[in-house]
Amino acid sequence: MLNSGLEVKQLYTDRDDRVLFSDLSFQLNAGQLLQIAGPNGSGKTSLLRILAGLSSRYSGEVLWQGKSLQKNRHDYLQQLLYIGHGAGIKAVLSPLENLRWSCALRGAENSDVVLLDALNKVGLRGFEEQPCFSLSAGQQRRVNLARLFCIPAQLWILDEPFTAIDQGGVCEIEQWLSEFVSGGGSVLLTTHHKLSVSQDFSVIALGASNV
Ligand SMILES: Nc1ncnc2c1ncn2[C@@H]1O[C@H](COP(=O)(O)OP(=O)(O)OP(=O)(O)O)[C@@H](O)[C@H]1O
Repeated sequence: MLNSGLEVKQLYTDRDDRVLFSDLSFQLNAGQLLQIAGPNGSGKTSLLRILAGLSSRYSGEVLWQGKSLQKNRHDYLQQLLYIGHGAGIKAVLSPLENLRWSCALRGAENSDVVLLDALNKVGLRGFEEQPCFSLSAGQQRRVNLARLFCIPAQLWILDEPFTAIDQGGVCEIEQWLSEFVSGGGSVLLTTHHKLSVSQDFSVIALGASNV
């Protein structure tokens, strides 16, 4: 029997006595893209952090290829690439150093040629050796996104990947998502942007904001 990709069953979490979501169930298989939508404060980041193994504030089940995330954490994290909504980089390091560091953390062996190619793809040619604190917000975000091209994964979990990215860059990222999904990858992302990718995709809307 083919194991499913990511499976979420009856997930519940709250914050300060406010239920963010309950009885949330869905499945995301290879070659599928799922957008988590909802207003500010509705719990999108909270959900993504749970699914990225960064928060255990929940009840319910998260399964990867049929096995519980809690019992199969190492294997799951080896197949996951999570990019949170922050810059996600060390400001004192250069883009190249950041990628070396990210790859080392993940145990992904990449030559500088591969890393420079990744930085080239995200439009950072010429900025490879500059400290990240001297880059713009969008350029810093691009350093983080360059990890898409040098860390092997079957599942991308991306929190607001388009933040601070210019219009041309947004189209490029949408293209990367499409290519990854076409190649059998799975993508779960949040965005307030109207997503335009070449595949059909699903949307789950979390509840109304209390802000
Ligand atoms: N570290 C925290 N401590 C206390 N409450 C928190 C924390 N993080 C989130 N929350 C609460 O959880 C709610 C959901 O936050 P979350 O970041 O998941 O929302 P979101 O849907 O991602 O919002 P946005 O669209 O603004 O990014 C927030 O309204 C906040 O009240």
